Amino acid sequence: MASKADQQVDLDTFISGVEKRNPGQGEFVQAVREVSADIFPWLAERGEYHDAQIMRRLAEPDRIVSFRVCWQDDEGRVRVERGWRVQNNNAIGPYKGGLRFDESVTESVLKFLAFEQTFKNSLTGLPLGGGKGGSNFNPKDKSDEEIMRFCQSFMTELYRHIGPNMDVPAGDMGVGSREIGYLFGQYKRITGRWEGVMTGKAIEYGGSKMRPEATGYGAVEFACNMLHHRDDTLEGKTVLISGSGNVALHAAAKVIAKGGTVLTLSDSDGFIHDPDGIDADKLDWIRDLKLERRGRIGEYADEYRGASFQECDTPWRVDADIAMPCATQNEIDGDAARALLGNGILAVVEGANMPATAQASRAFREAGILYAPGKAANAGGVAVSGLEMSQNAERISWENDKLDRMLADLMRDIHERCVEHGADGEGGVDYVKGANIAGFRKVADAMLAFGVV
Ligand SMILES: NC(=O)C1=CN([C@@H]2O[C@H](COP(=O)(O)OP(=O)(O)OC[C@H]3O[C@@H](n4cnc5c(N)ncnc54)[C@H](O)[C@@H]3O)[C@@H](O)[C@H]2O)C=CC1
Ligand SMILES: O=C(O)CCC(=O)C(=O)O
Repeated sequence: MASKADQQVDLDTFISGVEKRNPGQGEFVQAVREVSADIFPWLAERGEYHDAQIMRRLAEPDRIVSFRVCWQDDEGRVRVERGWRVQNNNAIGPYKGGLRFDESVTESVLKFLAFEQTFKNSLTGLPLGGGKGGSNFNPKDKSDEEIMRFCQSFMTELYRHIGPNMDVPAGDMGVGSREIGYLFGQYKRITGRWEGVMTGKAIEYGGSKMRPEATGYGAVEFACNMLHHRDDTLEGKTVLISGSGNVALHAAAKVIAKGGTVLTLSDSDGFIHDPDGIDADKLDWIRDLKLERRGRIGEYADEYRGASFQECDTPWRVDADIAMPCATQNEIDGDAARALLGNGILAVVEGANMPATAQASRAFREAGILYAPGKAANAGGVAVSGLEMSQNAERISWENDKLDRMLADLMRDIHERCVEHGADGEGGVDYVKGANIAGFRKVADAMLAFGVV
């Protein structure tokens, strides 16, 4: 077995190779480094994975498709964006993962998301490989017609690369049920086939009940599992949530249902803080603001006296028991992590993908708080997408209560897998390490079985 010093040299050499092969792709290198730091020591006693270069292969996407997306705005001007699909690994099932439309999208962002998705999907226990895609198209301030034209143009290229047994995209930031409708409609129009090629569809045309809720609800379930493991509950706890999109709003609803108090929500303009708590009625108002009126979160402070809006700021300095970042990557930096720890935060539960910078993540792990990485905590969304694929394949539709139970079971199983590989033997659990190793093992064993491919 290699010494600790040799393992560190191996890891450093590996990461500098990743950096060289992926210049300027900071998010991707960050994600690979975080996973590898847990996997390399574990590989030390498992030479077969090392000899087969499994980590090196996982950090090299199977393929990346990049394409031009040309569309016309309402003034008739021709606009040109870039689209991508990153197919990271399909060892255990078809590539699976969302599409993101946001001006911040780059190849690096999509590569990190596809890499993370591979481990997340493995953790669910379902037969799902990892992929991600999207575009730097900015959907903010676009009319419905412009969104439709963009989605149709995007799918006119993407359709060649996807299929129900090949690659099954879904939504992510900027891609909700409206966009899935336009994308799926165009796939059907081009191919003439109705098939389960996308998830997150509306119920009327083959979507699964509970899919919109699954990521946010699942993250709160995961939080409850962690607290339960320490003989604690969510009831009476105060919770900071960032974002005000699909994940954030459903996480907030579930926190309220479990007896917690939601103090904050945010968008890219800033955050709102309501010391009285954002209750179910106020949350309905926000849902209408965001999903129907497509307004900005700051308007909440005009509607509800006692609440404040902090422009260009994040919620992490507000005193609370639990933090749930549900907006975007790297939204908690080292300073924000120190502020949370300084206020005695009990748990950080990631609804978003990689919302903590490397410094923040290290600070949470060193402090020994309950810290759930996105690949475990937000896996409920893709898990119910997996169930949507099963329902489509069988031409059936399951009811809410069955799916609710299945989601709770899936989240409990994911929690157990993290504990199995992350328990320190003294009552503590390193959930990041547990999720990385459990996610890696299943994919790695499948890759070993296939030989050198
Ligand atoms: N939708 C899903 O099922 C899943 C989503 N996720 C992750 O959860 C996160 C949120 O995704 P969704 O809720 O689906 O997207 P969404 O588009 O519905 O909402 C995103 C929210 O984040 C806010 N936001 C974006 N950039 C921001 C910034 N720089 N600062 C502050 N707020 C910002 C937006 O204003 C919006 O409220 C993403 O990291 C996504 O990858 C993870 C698993 C599944
Ligand atoms: O449901 C899916 O396939 C996508 C979910 C997703 O993009 C994610 O888990 O980050």
